Amino acid sequence: MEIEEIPGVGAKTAEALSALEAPERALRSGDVATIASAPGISQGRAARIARGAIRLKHDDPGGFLATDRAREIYREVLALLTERTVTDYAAQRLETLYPSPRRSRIEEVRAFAREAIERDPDPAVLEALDGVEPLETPGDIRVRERCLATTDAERYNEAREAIPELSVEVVEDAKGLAELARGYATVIALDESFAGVTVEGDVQVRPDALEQPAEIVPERPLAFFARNRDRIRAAIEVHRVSSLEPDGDCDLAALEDGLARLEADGTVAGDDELDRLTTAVDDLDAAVSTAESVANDKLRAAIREEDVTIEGSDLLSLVERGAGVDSLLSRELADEYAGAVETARNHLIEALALDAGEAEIGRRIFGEEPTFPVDRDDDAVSRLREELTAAKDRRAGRLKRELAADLADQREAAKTLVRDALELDVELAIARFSTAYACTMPTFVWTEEDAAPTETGFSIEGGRSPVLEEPLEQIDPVDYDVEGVALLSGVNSGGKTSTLDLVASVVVLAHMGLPVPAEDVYLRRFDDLHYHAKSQGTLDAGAFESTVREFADLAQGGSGSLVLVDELESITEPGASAKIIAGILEALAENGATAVFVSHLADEIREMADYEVTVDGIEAVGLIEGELEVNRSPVKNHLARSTPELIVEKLATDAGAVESTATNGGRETTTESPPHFYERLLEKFD
Ligand SMILES: Nc1ncnc2c1ncn2[C@@H]1O[C@H](COP(=O)(O)OP(=O)(O)OP(=O)(O)O)[C@@H](O)[C@H]1O
Repeated sequence: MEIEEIPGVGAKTAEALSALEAPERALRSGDVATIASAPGISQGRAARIARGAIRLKHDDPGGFLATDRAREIYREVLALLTERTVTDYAAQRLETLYPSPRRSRIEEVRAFAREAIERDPDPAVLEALDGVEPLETPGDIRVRERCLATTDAERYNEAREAIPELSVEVVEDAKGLAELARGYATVIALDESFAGVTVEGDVQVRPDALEQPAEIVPERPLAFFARNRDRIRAAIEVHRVSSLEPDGDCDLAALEDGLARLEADGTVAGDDELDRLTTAVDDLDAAVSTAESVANDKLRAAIREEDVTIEGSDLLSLVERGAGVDSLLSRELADEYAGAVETARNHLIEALALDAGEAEIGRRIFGEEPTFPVDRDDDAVSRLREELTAAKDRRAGRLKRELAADLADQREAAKTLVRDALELDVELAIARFSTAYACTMPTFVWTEEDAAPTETGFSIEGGRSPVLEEPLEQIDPVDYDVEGVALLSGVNSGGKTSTLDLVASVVVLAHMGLPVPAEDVYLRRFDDLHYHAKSQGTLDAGAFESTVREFADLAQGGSGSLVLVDELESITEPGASAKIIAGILEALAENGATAVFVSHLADEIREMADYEVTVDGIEAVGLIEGELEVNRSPVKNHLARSTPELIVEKLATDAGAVESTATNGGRETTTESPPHFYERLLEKFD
């Protein structure tokens, strides 16, 4: 697929899309989240691009939703699906489902939807899905304590490209390498020629380094897992609590274990030795100061307790030599000093939990030479710090390499795991919609795309309009089928508009490849849906002209159109309306389109039309306490009585009952009695 061939994608967007890791895959699978991660592409635009890619794949001319009301119905049913998703990803992915006139596209989604409606939306799965999000690529990482070194300019460029996380240095010789080793904890020499060279510091000769980036920069795979740790964990949980099977080579337990060893910042967690070394480095200064004061307190206390006796000649000689109190300490209080120093050393070793080798260096911080107060040796502190830091870096490096090796192989598996979990959310939304509206998969009566029009329009049994506000159990199921062109008559508020909405929703969902809110549905494949909502009031001359023009185009249109029109008569005076509607119906019938026109002028239109127009009717079966009781399913070939007619009929019946009582009472009337008046009105309806 050439990206630029996608409808609506220009050179600039194509360039943005090619920055993605796998643009073709994302476009083919309608992965809106990935498409939206391309620079400068919003989510809404990403959904449009994905739909464009699908259209290209199926050679779909687009434009199925030919009118505003048709588009509104699509948005409404789509919202019923998207509101049942847990993740944003699934909501965006559902946006790529649109009604298509192409059989291949409809069947592609139908295959997916058939499996989707079998899914069980267990609350535990929905809860686990809450934490799943598309994986992210971590931002640029820089590792500062390690560098690559080479003598070769070409390798230098290769290295910069292959391992951008490390700085790459050009060196002349082993001396240059040694210099680098002083500035970096680890130097990785890329040239074979350095093999066998002995340089002080951590210098590794790795001519294969560029092929093994995960070993050289374990931070790279670790950053990916650290960034996505919680999402992957949530996806693992989704697999655990749902019927989703992880990919064959994905070891959930190993992946989970690896993630448990990883901190959110990409460092390794749960290693006591690393923790010890990290704490020791961090606490070194504080521990030395405490040890120092512990020793001084002890020494001070010891001195205070002591009676120092010194012979006069000794004192004289000390004073003459200019010796200070330190000499006195070493002479007279050697044991106390040694005790204090020992306390300081032990405190330090214990506080920092130093091992034997480190303790050896640690002891030198407090020397044998008596001083008061006891003083640290700063050089020894630095040496201990270097030792601890080097040990910490070595350990962290090793652990990172080990963990990276464990996790690096699971990267693809983790991606699949997350993708499958997100797709499950899409499927569950469809399953939940299907259950909420008691849906069924519709049956398409396919014809070859260019073959003669089929007789079948649509046939709905037990349909419940999903765009009605009422809760499902309060909606009366509607049966309705139409072949060719029909007029739909009926009482006020009988449900004519709702029937058109039902037909439109069913047809839109069916052409999206999705289940429909009915017990059983047969339909042909339509090329487009023209749904015209009732216009508000009479149109002025200009608006009337443009509406008639719109219908002129439609009347010339193909046999594949489904035309739904609600009370077109309100656009102008009743007499003129009937004539215009009759003309439109004739043209549509000739073209073989499928159409339903809701009208209160069915009788008049029928009279005007040159052919036998089918008139279906939504009937009131009676008036109960002033309320119409309606049979919501249109009766085929039956002009429904209007509401005024029903009311007059009721008045006539009621009055008839009153009159007979009155006559029995023996009273005489001179004026025309109500029953006669109502009957007179009633006769006008015949
Ligand atoms: N199948 C149904 N089940 C239950 N209630 C329904 C059904 N269809 C319609 N209704 C109710 O009847 C009301 C009127 O429906 P609708 O607007 O479709 O009637 P209408 O025949 O188009 O009316 P009008 O003649 O005024 O244009 C709806 O708002 C809804 O409350």
